[in-house]
Amino acid sequence: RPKNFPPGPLTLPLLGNLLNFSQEKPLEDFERLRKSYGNVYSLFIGPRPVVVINGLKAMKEAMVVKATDFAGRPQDMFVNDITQNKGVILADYGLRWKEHRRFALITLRNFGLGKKSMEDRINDEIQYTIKTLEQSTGGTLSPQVMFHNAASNIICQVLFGARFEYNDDLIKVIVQCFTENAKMTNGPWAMVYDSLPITHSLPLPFRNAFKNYELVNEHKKTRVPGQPRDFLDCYLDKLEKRGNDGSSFSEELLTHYILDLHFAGTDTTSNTLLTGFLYLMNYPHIQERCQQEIDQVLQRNDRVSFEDRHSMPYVQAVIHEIQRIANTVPLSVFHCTTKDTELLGYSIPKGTIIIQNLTSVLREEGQWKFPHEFNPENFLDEQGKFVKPEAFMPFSAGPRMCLGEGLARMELFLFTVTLLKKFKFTWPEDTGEPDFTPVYGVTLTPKPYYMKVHLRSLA
Ligand code: HEM
Repeated sequence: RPKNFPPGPLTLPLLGNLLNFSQEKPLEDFERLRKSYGNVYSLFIGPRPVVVINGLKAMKEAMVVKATDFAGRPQDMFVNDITQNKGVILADYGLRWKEHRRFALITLRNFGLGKKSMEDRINDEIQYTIKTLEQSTGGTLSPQVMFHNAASNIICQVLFGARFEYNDDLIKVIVQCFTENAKMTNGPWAMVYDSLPITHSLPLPFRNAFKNYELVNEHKKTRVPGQPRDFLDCYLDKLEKRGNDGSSFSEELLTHYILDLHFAGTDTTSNTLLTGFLYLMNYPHIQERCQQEIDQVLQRNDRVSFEDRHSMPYVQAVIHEIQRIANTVPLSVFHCTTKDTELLGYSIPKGTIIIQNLTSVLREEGQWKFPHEFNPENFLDEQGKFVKPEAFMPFSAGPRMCLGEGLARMELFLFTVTLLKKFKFTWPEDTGEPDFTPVYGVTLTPKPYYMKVHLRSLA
């Protein structure tokens, strides 16, 4: 370890700390190491030094106060290889990342991120979800494909103006590919890949992640320059206008950029919704209290608006508590230091991989009234008003924080409220006890489950 580097467990030559982590429950290993070495500790992925940041104080200091020092992304790792070093999520801190992030924020806003038109798109998609649920009323349904495809459709509409039926074979394969990659990319197989370059060409499970998809060419055939229908058209217009201004936009990056946004906008929102409905079914008193508030505010109106959240403090608290407990992106996306820096008295050289343990903040004792239980009181004050503690960081913080936060929050609210207004969901007793332990990956996924669907007017 370099001088004054954060402490950490003993490392092995070549393997680094690979053997400190279990396949199924690495988050428990991260927590165990935090208890032994404190909120800022170090590890090695093969020969590469890593600093793990835990708890609100250290997280804020790194991501907000020293924002640019910690805003890089590691390069030459498994995840970079599968995305061929293109795209925006894994772009290192620099011109390409800045330009593409700015472009995404502006374009998503123009296409309605935070505005009515985006709300309409989400509400339109919800109608398909309702149809699927109606077909199952009185019976049971496995909601995995439905929620994954609904989230995928919303971002697909924005990106390339298309939606797919929930049983469409192409989208099933793509979403399945996302789910598998999300399990692989920060799991132990990725660590094997990053620690032992000799394994790269071996037929190990990580080979499955090197698949891709192509939607751009088809789209190009039908576009009218200057009349963008969607995100993809906006990018193609930008390319035509760009000239020789030295900007980083290129057609080569486009497929990966779209893929990045499609992936980031699908697996996250859908797994949060899946976790939400798993808990709502198993905490019926919380589900009922939400329904009371929804009925009171909406009365006979079936169309929910994002503005309604201001009149629904309890529902807001429940959705935030779902996000806290779902802990959908538990280790964020790995960062990297952009220069030699310091954190809480430790020295961290440029190029050190940074793992933000968001789990440690979302469950931190002292920051939450009930850190270890599902309890909406975590977001309510004594008067029953909605409050958002600083430690609520499921989207991370600082310059790299999630750029889809606005879209995600709107989706979570509109889906939860619309579905709870129309249906009551119960846990099918004949499927045994619920298992709340998620499956680990870049995104945490609830184990597949069934829900019993009742029309509320008949419930
Ligand atoms: C509940 C839903 C979501 C959660 C919990 C979530 C969480 C996160 C987290 C933790 C990061 C890493 C931030 C960091 O490295 O500091 C991230 C990055 C990102 N997210 Fe999300 N996200 C969600 C939905 C979305 C959606 C709907 C989009 C689609 C537009 C999206 C697009 C992105 C992108 C592009 C990045 C990379 C940002 C960058 O590197 O500058 N996310 N997200």
